[in-house]
Amino acid sequence: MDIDPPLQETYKALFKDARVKAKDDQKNLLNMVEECELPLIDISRLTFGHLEREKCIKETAEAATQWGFFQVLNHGVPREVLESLKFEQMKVFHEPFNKKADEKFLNVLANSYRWGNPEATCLSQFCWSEAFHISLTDVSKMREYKNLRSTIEAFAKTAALLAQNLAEVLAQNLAIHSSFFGENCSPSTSYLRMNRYPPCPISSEVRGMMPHTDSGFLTILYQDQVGGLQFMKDGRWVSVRPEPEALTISIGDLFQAFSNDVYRSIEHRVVAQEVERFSVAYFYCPSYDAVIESSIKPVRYRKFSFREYRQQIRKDVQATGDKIGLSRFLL
Ligand SMILES: O=C(O)CCC(=O)C(=O)O
Ligand SMILES: [Fe+2]
Repeated sequence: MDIDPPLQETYKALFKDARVKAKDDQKNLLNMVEECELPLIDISRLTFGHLEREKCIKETAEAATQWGFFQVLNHGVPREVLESLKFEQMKVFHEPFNKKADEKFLNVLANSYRWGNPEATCLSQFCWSEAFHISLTDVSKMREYKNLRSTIEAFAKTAALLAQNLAEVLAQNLAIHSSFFGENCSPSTSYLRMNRYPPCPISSEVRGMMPHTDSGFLTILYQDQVGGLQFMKDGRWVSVRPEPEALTISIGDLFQAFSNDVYRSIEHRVVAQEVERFSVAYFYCPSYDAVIESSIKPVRYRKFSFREYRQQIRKDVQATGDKIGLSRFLL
């Protein structure tokens, strides 16, 4: 039985238009972008003496300001946990499509399994990928896939520590209240997305994931060595070269608002590949009631709760196929 979702069959109409367009427009070659070396930061230096810690904080803050994306080494998430996450993730994604699409699969929320993009009105909104979106409050409900469950729990525990550590360091650097994170983000308020990008026969024409920004405070991404992640730097798409021992960190929308635009939530996308690719994204988020408000004046965004932010995104996506995001809250 086939493991891949029926992407090409279901979205036939979108592909037909795109074929014609792609032939005319060589710029459509999504893979032809520069590769760049992201800042690579050894964060074990945060535990060293004062001077080394200060240097490390400065590098992290500079990366968050100038790039919005960076990679960290010695991040505290054990290598065995990451290897086991990849293994268990592969096992569930390699189940037959019909099984994955069953509402009761994994016993988490009904719309946890997603593939393609039901809201896509054109090919640029299409995603050649499948994903499980899991709220970390739900993980304890997983009954059947016990190894996946315990691996996600182990990963989430260390990822939460890493995220809080980075968030506090970034806040301290701006002299803003870093106790916010401990008070508003608990291990169960964050989310996990396991992504699989099936091998794509028309990879130069299709995206694995459409351009977007992440909504939380920050994202910790564990990706395999295939590559395909790209982000915007100075108005151009650049590719991230995966580093075997590193985790990729990106600033999310909430941190951009919280830092009053000092740290940037950068648009990124994934280019489909001829070979299968896997990634896991951990979205560090507060509770729905948490209010996001910057203490840096003059504030650029009106204050809003995380619930309000999520609801606005859902409304915009349903209406237009796209997330509008932070600009909705500009003053
Ligand atoms: O797969 C990747 O490299 C990126 C995934 C991503 O951007 C996301 O899940 O939000
Ligand atoms: Fe993302």
